[in-house]
Amino acid sequence: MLMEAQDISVAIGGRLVLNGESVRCKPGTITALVGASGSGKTTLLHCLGLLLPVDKGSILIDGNNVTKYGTAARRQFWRNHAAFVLQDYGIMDEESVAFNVTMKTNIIGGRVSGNKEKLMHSLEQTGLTGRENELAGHLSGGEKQRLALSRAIYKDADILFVDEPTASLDEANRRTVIELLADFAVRGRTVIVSTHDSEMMEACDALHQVGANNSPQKLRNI
Ligand SMILES: Nc1ncnc2c1ncn2[C@@H]1O[C@H](COP(=O)(O)OP(=O)(O)OP(=O)(O)O)[C@@H](O)[C@H]1O
Repeated sequence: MLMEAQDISVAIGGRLVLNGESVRCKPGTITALVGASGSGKTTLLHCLGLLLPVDKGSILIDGNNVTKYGTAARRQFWRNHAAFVLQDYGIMDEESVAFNVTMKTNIIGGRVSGNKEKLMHSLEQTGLTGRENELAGHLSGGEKQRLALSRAIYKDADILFVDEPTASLDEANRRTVIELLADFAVRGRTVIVSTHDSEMMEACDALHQVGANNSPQKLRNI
């Protein structure tokens, strides 16, 4: 899926956070959203993922303008096409690791309604083998991030939105995560990451500098 932002602006709490950002994220590539802390990387990622509305400009999917999508259409996009690995994880702490990956399986109760083989594969890929019956709330921050990635692998989503994928990981896990994201891209998926990590940036096909229009002078002229 080709995901595009065209000249989008977003104000939060009366303050302009994104000012005329345009970016094209192509299938089969990893696009990095880069920039200083507070430049708006996460905000842009959320706009591209249809999690946050834009005040100006357009969001396009495969050339179709989806800026005005209502709740039902956005839900359909999230359910059928997207996976999110975000800083607040979207992890259900009171549920098992397995449930969080499959959104179906309840291995703790002995019932398996998801695809167990796929579940085990997705956990193995992120180094969480053997953790399927644990409560997600007992995982560390970095482990929860890898859990969200397992969910994306299980779902084999068309498009991945990933916020700071390597921020809270040690060197070995960081390499694993970068390789997994590269693998998604190789398989034709669209991967969009916000990152400060130069090693992550090296693995990306395109870098988009967020906040390039955010000089105080330009903000005053809006
Ligand atoms: N819900 C919100 N309420 C108020 N301000 C917000 C909100 N979300 C974002 N902002 C502001 O928008 C600006 C951009 O935030 P954002 O998180 O997108 O930046 P970032 O580039 O991802 O930063 P970092 O690299 O530090 O994670 C910041 O100044 C932030 O305070």
